[in-house]
Amino acid sequence: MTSRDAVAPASTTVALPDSPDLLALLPREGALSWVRRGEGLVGWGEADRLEVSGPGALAEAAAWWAERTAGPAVDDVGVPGSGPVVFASIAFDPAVGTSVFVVPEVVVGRRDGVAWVTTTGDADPRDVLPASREPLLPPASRLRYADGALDPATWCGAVSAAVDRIGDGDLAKVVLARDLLVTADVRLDPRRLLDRLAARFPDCWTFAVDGLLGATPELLLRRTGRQLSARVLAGTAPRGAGAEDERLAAGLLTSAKDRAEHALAVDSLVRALDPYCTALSVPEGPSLLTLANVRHLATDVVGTQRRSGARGKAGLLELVDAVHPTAAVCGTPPDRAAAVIAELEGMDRGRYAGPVGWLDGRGDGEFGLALRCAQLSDSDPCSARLFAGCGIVARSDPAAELAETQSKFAAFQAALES
Ligand SMILES: C=C(O[C@@H]1C=C(C(=O)O)C=C[C@H]1O)C(=O)O
Repeated sequence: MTSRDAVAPASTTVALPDSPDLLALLPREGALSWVRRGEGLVGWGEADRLEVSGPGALAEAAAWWAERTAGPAVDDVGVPGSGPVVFASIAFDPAVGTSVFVVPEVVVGRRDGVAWVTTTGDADPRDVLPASREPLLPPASRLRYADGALDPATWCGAVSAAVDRIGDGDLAKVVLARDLLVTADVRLDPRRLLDRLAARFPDCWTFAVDGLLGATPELLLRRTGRQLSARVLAGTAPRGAGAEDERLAAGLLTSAKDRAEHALAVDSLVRALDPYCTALSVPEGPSLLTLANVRHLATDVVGTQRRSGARGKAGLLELVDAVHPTAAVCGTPPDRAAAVIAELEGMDRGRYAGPVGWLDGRGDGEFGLALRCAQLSDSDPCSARLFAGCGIVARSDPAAELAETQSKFAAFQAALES
């Protein structure tokens, strides 16, 4: 569905005197979010929407957004994320799956303590903040889980098959994911889930776009002017209690298997981003990112986009198209890994493991990877589909990978189990 023939509604941005709690502003229906440590953007209402798929999906979306933002906008704030904004959730494979772009009627943003409201359409930004929060729906008291596409034993068989392919020299790494279906005894309230995710995962970006909700630790690409940055993750260990936790952390940092798996993910990003950059800085080795449920090897990459040539003109969606999918969510080499995923995973990833985030009218924006997330069901308000995956390399053990998916599912499960 597109609305490309409609006239682009103008947007108006005004500063807010106080910094609101962004997530507390969200209505129950149509919540849009990209929030970390209380800062970021939330939105609601739909002033415009684009759904695209096909080989040129992201180019089409970029052209649509350029057209939508070509007119004048009133923006008293002038920082990344003020002015017109589109929230986006891009399919894992944008050529096949549907990517969703939503321009909210209302966006509330907060950055470095400065807060603002943007409206697109007729509403006055001074009148749109709710006076109080509509009460949250009650939490679930019962949750029923069911296997998704593959039961655990069959999924372990798929991991073994992938390890065999890697042993045969077909590929070096492939990320295999699984899904888990959950049904609660009550309607799921996205606001309750987002509150819980944000509270438990302060280092992650708590996102919601078109019913895909999660808290991702992985930043695919941020663009602020010509500055580009990314946080690449690959290599995961469980958390433990006391001294065991320290031991697991040290084990992850020194694990040859995890470091090799991590290096493939960093290489894939750097290789794709380098042609667009005059400078690209990659730390010597990974550091540890510690979350409530797991620990990851992490590398923060920063670059400066070229000023000239076709690549200097590339906007954030073109850059996202160039870098996605990295080996953090697909594998090495990417085409062979994608074929193995299609053959062995047995499910449609939809927008899981795809880029999710926002883009403004200047071309600034942030895209994470939609991980540690669930797709709320369109047909049953009590149900959702959770996703988790892991990088498989030559020395991967199926049982350990299954346990890793369980640790990753636990992020969303804890939010459901409030
Ligand atoms: C695929 C996922 O996570 C990715 C895979 C990781 C790994 O295999 O170690 C770590 C972080 C992510 O890049 C997921 O959470 O679903």
